[in-house]
Amino acid sequence: MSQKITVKLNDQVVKKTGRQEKKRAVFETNQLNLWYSDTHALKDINLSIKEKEVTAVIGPSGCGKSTYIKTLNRMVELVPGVRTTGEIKYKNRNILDRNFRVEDLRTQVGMVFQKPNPFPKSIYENIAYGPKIHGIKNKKILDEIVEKSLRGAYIWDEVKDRLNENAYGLSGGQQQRLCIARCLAVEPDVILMDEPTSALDPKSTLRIEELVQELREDYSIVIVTHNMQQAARISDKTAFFLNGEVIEFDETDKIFTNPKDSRTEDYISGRFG
Ligand SMILES: Nc1ncnc2c1ncn2[C@@H]1O[C@H](COP(=O)(O)OP(=O)(O)OP(=O)(O)O)[C@@H](O)[C@H]1O
Repeated sequence: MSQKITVKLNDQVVKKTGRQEKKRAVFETNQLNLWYSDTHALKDINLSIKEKEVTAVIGPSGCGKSTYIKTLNRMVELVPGVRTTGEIKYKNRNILDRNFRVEDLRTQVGMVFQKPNPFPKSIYENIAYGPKIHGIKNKKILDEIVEKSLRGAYIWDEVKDRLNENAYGLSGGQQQRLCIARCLAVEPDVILMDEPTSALDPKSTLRIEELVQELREDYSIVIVTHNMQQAARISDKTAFFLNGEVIEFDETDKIFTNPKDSRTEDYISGRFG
């Protein structure tokens, strides 16, 4: 059955190392359920997100992908009427516990959105903003953070001579890498990406995919994507969601070459979704 499924991998961006060492979980999701008022959007989710891996979340529209990653930094709480049961352990503490300070969580867990959303400020200020909020005032230290973060997001060479220009003057792909740099500036542990390339052209998409490959050396990344080839190219693990449930979660290679569930096979081979 699985021989029919061929997802072409792009050798240029695949840097999967096949490392087999045992990794710790950054997030352990246990029996998570979530309701938006009467809509049961997440059903008995159990997922273990490992450190320094890229975990892709795939599935058809409305299956709960965004909702799931927005629970990982508790952004979903901003929606009135949201209710959850179960737990999400981040480093052995349940982040859904009211005593868990959401500010601490969001320092550790950064997020990049579908549409690049730089602040209407200079390129420099976009990056320095977070560290300043965290109390760093020394100009030399801020300069160093700005350079390191922009280098980390592979945009330094393109912007180093225009740091004081407004970030809105950058292209969409550059803005998205700037937003990733802004995330790196506060030294997170995990980066959540909600369809980060869906608003970008193919060249900018490739740059972001290459960047994700580099970032996985130092960060744990969870990425929602509608792009099956992207999930196959850049992720170590893939979770397939359907109607609020995780149907299958496994090594990406297994999901795309030998899925266990026929619904996964139907989805990745384009029969629905
Ligand atoms: N703010 C909200 N209020 C009420 N219901 C919501 C809200 N956001 C999402 N939902 C519902 O929760 C379910 C899951 O939505 P979610 O946005 O997580 O899906 P998704 O898989 O990310 O979809 P897409 O691929 O279209 O972005 C859907 O039924 C959706 O209508």
